[in-house]
Amino acid sequence: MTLEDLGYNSTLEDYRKEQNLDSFGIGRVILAHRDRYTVKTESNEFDCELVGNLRFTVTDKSKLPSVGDWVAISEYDDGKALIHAVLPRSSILERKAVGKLGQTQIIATNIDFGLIVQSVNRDFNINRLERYLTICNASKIKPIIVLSKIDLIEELELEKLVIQVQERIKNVPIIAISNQSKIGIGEINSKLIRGKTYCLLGSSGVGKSTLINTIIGEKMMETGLISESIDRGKHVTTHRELIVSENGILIDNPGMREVGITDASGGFEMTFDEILNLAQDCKYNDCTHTNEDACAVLAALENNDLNPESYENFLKMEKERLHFESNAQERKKKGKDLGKLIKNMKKSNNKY
Ligand SMILES: Nc1nc2c(ncn2[C@@H]2O[C@H](COP(=O)(O)OP(=O)(O)OP(=O)(O)O)[C@@H](O)[C@H]2O)c(=O)[nH]1
Ligand SMILES: [Zn+2]
Repeated sequence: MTLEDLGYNSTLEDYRKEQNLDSFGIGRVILAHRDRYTVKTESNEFDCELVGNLRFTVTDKSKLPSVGDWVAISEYDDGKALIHAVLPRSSILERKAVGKLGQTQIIATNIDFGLIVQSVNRDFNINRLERYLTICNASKIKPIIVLSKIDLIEELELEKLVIQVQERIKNVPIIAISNQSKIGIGEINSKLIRGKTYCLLGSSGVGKSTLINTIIGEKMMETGLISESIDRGKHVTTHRELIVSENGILIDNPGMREVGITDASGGFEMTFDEILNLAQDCKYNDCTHTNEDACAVLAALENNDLNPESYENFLKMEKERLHFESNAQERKKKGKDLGKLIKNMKKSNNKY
């Protein structure tokens, strides 16, 4: 295996030379668990920790290694190494941190494509597809929609679902698959490119791990066995892994119960481009498209030129986004206020 099979490219190599990191080994984080990391190199897998100076100087958690990151390492023992630096990321997939207002959490980095998996039975929900789509678009990750478990429904029913999705979501490839009958697996395989990184996104139980197994044709990941523990009533999946295959790099992701919208303004525009195009013709610049007169969005809705469900989902996600933004601003302000307080305390202490 070469570093290129792992996703390495000339941009990373240029950076490595620029930063004089030649004396270090280069590898990719395939597993991150608290402060322990598994890093894969051309020829080996290392159990890694952060070098002290990195561990103690990082103030921003998002600067710490995540699954998908490229890192500079030094081996100090058999199979053990220290991480000295994280190389710049080409993309960051993140979500709103569960239970923490205004904070984000990195899911994975350096991803080229997002495979948004949704099963056609219970899980099927176009609003949720739009949500994942927005996250991909915001992170500059190319989305591919995978409808899974199609063995569970009739062909006609599937056709209807696909048309429903296409009506709402334009210009995103849709692949229908079954891990059981293996329909559609060939199509997925033909889309996967060696050296590109694919992150599987979707709710718990839609068949993500099974799909990875089907693609790589080996039983490498535990499936069915949902690796979760209950932490104060919250669902936490510890399982998170990056798998390198001839057909690209696959990142499995814990089922996301809550896919919160963060600062996804760019992604928002791409997902709801139809609505935002309409909005350019609204009379008021700050039109909320809910009750204003001369609102082009409401007009389109009235004329049946706009899908009402798409509109509802837009309003809901916009509200969530604004909510996240105000929480993030609040957090920033609190941080500043605390900084001021400490400064003032130090000042007054110095007087004595
Ligand atoms: N009928 C049917 N069942 C499937 C298919 N793919 C997966 N399953 C079953 O669905 C269940 C969940 O599959 P997983 O692959 O573990 O789902 P996951 O998305 O990885 O779930 P998390 O790891 O919790 O995020 C398992 O019991 C699988 O056997 C399929 O194509 N058809
Ligand atoms: Zn409007």
